[in-house]
This record gives sequence, C-alpha cells and structure tokens, in this order.
Amino acid sequence: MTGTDFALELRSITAGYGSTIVLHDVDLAVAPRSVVALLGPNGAGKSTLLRVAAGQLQTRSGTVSIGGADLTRARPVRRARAGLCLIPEGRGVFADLTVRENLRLMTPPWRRVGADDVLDVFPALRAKLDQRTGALSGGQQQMVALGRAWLADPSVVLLDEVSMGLAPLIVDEIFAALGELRTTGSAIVLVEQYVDRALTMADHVVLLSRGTVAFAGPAADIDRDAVQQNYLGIDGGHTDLPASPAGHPPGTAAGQWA
Ligand SMILES: Nc1ncnc2c1ncn2[C@@H]1O[C@H](COP(=O)(O)OP(=O)(O)OP(=O)(O)O)[C@@H](O)[C@H]1O
Repeated sequence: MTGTDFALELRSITAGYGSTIVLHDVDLAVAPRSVVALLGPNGAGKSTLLRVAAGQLQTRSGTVSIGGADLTRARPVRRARAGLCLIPEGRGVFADLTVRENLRLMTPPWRRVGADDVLDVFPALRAKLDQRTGALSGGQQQMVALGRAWLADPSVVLLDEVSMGLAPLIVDEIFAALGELRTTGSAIVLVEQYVDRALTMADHVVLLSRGTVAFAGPAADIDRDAVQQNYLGIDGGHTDLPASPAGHPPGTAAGQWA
C-alpha cells in the first residue's frame, strides 16, 4: 500500500509538551473505511497522538498525511477540509446552544446538508433538536457529537473515549452509531476504554505503551488477555506483554510486537 492509499498516515511522530517528550517515533496508518483501535494504559499518549493528527499539537519530528497529502504543518481547519474530524474527550459540544444550533455550527460551510439530515442516522435526536444541549443526557450529547462527525462527511474520524461515563445500554447505542458512521465511508480511529468492544469493531490495533508502539497489526491477531492486562496496567505494562501475538512466533504474524 502506498502513502496515498491511507485516509490518515502518521509517520515517526515525536511530540510532547514543553520539555517533556510524550510520543517517541510513533507510526499510525489508517486505511480508508477501516477501524483502528488505538489502545494503551492511562498516560500512554493516545490523546496526544490524536491531537497531533488534528493539528492541535505540532510534531517535533515526523509527518502527518491525510488522504495522501502532507499536512504536517497545516492548521486544524485545513486538516478538517482534507477530511479529518476529531471528537475529543468531553465531546466538544456547546452546552448552552440547542442541539440544532450545535449541529448547524458544526456543519462545515462547504457541506450542502442541513442539521435535519442527521436525524436519519440519529433518530433519537429528533425530539431534542430545540433543547439546550447541556440539558441532554451524556449519551444524547455524545450523539450530537457523532452527528457533527456525520455532517462533516469525513474520510477519517478520531474518537477519544466516546463511551466515557456512559451506561452500558447507551454505549451499545453509541457503538451502533459508530457502525452507521462506518457505513457512510469514514475510517475510524477509536480510543476506547471498553477494549473488547473496540477490538470487536476494529480491523487493526495499535497499542501504545509509554509513548511507543508496543503492537501494531490486525485485530484478529492480538491476544486480548495480554491487551487487557497491559491496558489496565495490572501487571505493570509493557514489559509483561508476550513477545508475539498468541500462536505466532515472533516475526511470523501479520502484526508486530515491538
Ligand atoms: N496539555 C498537557 N500538558 C502537559 N502534559 C500533558 C498534557 N496533556 C497530556 N500530558 C501528559 O502527556 C502524557 C500522555 O497523555 P495522554 O493524555 O496523551 O495519554 P492517554 O494515553 O490519552 O491517557 P488517558 O487515557 O489517561 O487520557 C501524560 O503523561 C500526560 O500527563
């Protein structure tokens, strides 16, 4: 696969805050219409990598390409125009505006769709359009955030902890909505605390540990127990990961353990 084939391609990303380097030489390649689960324990650098992709944080080195175009130094709005949409942790909706106002505001000017169009995909929002978004439940607010992604018709959506703080039944709805997003043709990068759900939906997995890639490969190849242990930090993280995906000697699986 050449670089132009990826919806999003991050190569050799080194980034951080002030004098602290958080990401060390990280790669993340997202094929069109694919779902990538970006996993790792707290503080591994997942949100930081999404910020780098969206242009909220500049890389120290490495490149960011969207749809094959090098946008490493481009501002966030250019990246959005190129097809990237970030739904940050905390959803990024305006609590004091109505649902309709939020959706209008979040529809890029170059898109010829209205807020009402989103109701075909998220019918639960129909009765809420004129309500203050901050008065909605957490799950409904998340629907508004996902509706925003749908309206933008992105080639790649980055989702940071979309199910955070939501009841399991609502999380089911959110994942159903993610499935809808996928069928509209968007690739998805999923940072998700429900690791099993993320792995069930994902085609590929990138597992970050202390700012480096510990595993990258097909979701089917990964040892879920090892991920759970690493993800939850039960055994202290990176050093306790097996040397290769379950059933594959090192170097023979499609995925690669670092
Ligand atoms: N704005 C910031 N300024 C300084 N350091 C930060 C900032 N944001 C994150 N960090 C630090 O960068 C490291 C990686 O944080 P990041 O939020 O990317 O991790 P994460 O994998 O998304 O974890 P979590 O699941 O806890 O959000 C952490 O040590 C964190 O304290």
